[in-house]
Amino acid sequence: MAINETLLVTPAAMTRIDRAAVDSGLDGFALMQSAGAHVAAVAVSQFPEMRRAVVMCGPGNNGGDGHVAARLLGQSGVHVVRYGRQPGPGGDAARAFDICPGPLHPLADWQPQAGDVIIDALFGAGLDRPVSQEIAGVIERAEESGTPVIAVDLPSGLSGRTGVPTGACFTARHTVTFAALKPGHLLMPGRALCGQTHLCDIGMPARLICSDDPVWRNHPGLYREALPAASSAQHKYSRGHLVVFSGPLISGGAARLSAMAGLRSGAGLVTLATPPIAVLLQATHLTAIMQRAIKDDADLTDWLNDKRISSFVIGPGFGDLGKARSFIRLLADTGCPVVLDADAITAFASCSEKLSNLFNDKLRLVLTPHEGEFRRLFPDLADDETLSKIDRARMAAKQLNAVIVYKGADTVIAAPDGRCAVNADAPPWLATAGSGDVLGGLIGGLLAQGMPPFEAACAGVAQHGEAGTRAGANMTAEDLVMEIGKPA
Ligand SMILES: NC(=O)C1=CN([C@@H]2O[C@H](COP(=O)(O)OP(=O)(O)OC[C@H]3O[C@@H](n4cnc5c(N)ncnc54)[C@H](OP(=O)(O)O)[C@@H]3O)[C@@H](O)[C@H]2O)[C@@H](O)CC1
Ligand SMILES: Nc1ncnc2c1ncn2[C@@H]1O[C@H](COP(=O)(O)OP(=O)(O)O)[C@@H](O)[C@H]1O
Ligand SMILES: [K+]
Repeated sequence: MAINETLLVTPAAMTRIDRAAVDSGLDGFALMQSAGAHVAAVAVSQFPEMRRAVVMCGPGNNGGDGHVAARLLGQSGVHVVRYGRQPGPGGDAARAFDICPGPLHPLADWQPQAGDVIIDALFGAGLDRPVSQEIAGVIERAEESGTPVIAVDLPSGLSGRTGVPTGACFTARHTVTFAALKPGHLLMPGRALCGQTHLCDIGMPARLICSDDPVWRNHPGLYREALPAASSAQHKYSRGHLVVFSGPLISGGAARLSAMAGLRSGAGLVTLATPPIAVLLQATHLTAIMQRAIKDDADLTDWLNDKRISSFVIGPGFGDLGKARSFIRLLADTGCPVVLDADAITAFASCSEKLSNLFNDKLRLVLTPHEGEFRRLFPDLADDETLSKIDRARMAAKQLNAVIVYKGADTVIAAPDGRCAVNADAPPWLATAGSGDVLGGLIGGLLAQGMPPFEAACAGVAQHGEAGTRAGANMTAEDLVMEIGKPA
């Protein structure tokens, strides 16, 4: 009996798990009873002031969970009214319906009353199309009346695969789900529509909660063993040398943030590669960060003969897209890991194939696009509404032979071999100018210390979120940098 807190299971995979459980002799009805009991428990604990539990039941097993919850709530003295459609005969849902006393009213009859709490058991994993007009009307009435909603498994209307509603969708205060989260619980806007998600153990055996194409919630197990270890045998060069490219006078702050983040990540030294015109200005702001004046391809080619450079970050505040492209070509020849952010991503807008040709030797390229930058590089993937953010990141990673860090409140990290993690623990105040520059530098610093790209990206995204949490609301990107590397 277990829950899996880190594996994300698509609705289709959950259906297979469900079937495997029953095939292996487990009692499906017992699982449903347990699911319904968890829903009832969340209802009474979260809404002690509830006057009426309005249980809305659909035709499938999600509805079955609702009938179980309705029966248990009734037995515990809560006033229960049930709406919805009777399940077809023979299955577990029909059994749950049969033993739940009281009438089942047509859904459209529900009129909101003060003290109502809706238990939304209309559709869960089985949702495969937009909800009907009738249900859309009920959802609208719930929203207008401000009636709180507890969703069973998923808010009805939300795709558990993509995290995007198929049409009208409940906005839940709480969502009670079972055995493992689905991508839709973490991907936006799904995470917001779920409210607080409760992952409950309904007795599914741990050995069955698995996937042959796993997507993970970002967690230390994905990168812990690859984290750089401090050793007294080290000197600064053996801790890694990160190079960050600075833009011109007006936009040098972005690269400074990246450089500082790289240094705080533990890299032994960080050098800002600065256009000559900006060297003096940068020098007035830098202390531990070193500088090297780099004017053009010739300067850079000359410097790249220094084999004591471990990784590069280019893009934050860089400005000149043509120069970015030619510098990146030179960086590709070094064999070192490279992080492309901001302008370095935009530099390959609509010509991403040029990039894929540069880094096809081994996995050493990391891209950190936000939504807009992703769209610039992969307009076809961004416009394909059948794809989830996970699908998009994975396909982009494959196309470029790169780790893609597709940023946002639901940052997706994908590798070309299919490894994939969703980070959902970062605080919303990371949405501040310069915070992405910090992330790029942090990942670059971890790469400089020898972490492999996927692990560096997962660790960087996690540490970025943790630093943001420590920095607190209204932090600036400067505050964020100063929290990197501090104990949790
Ligand atoms: N996984 C587990 O371990 C456990 C899972 N459990 C529970 O089972 C749930 C999954 O059950 P499920 O497979 O029966 O699917 P469910 O969501 O009830 O919907 C299917 C029905 O809806 C219909 N339908 C679909 N979309 C529609 C629409 N837009 N508008 C109208 N109709 C629509 C579709 O009908 P059809 O396409 O045939 O017309 C079908 O009849 C899961 O979410 C969890 O709560 C627990 O009991 C404990 C163990
Ligand atoms: N609502 C949010 N919740 C959590 N993290 C967020 C949210 N919005 C943005 N972020 C994170 O903040 C960073 C912003 O990066 P980016 O958009 O590149 O900003 P900038 O270019 O100003 O540095 C990314 O790491 C992104 O994942
Ligand atoms: K539901």
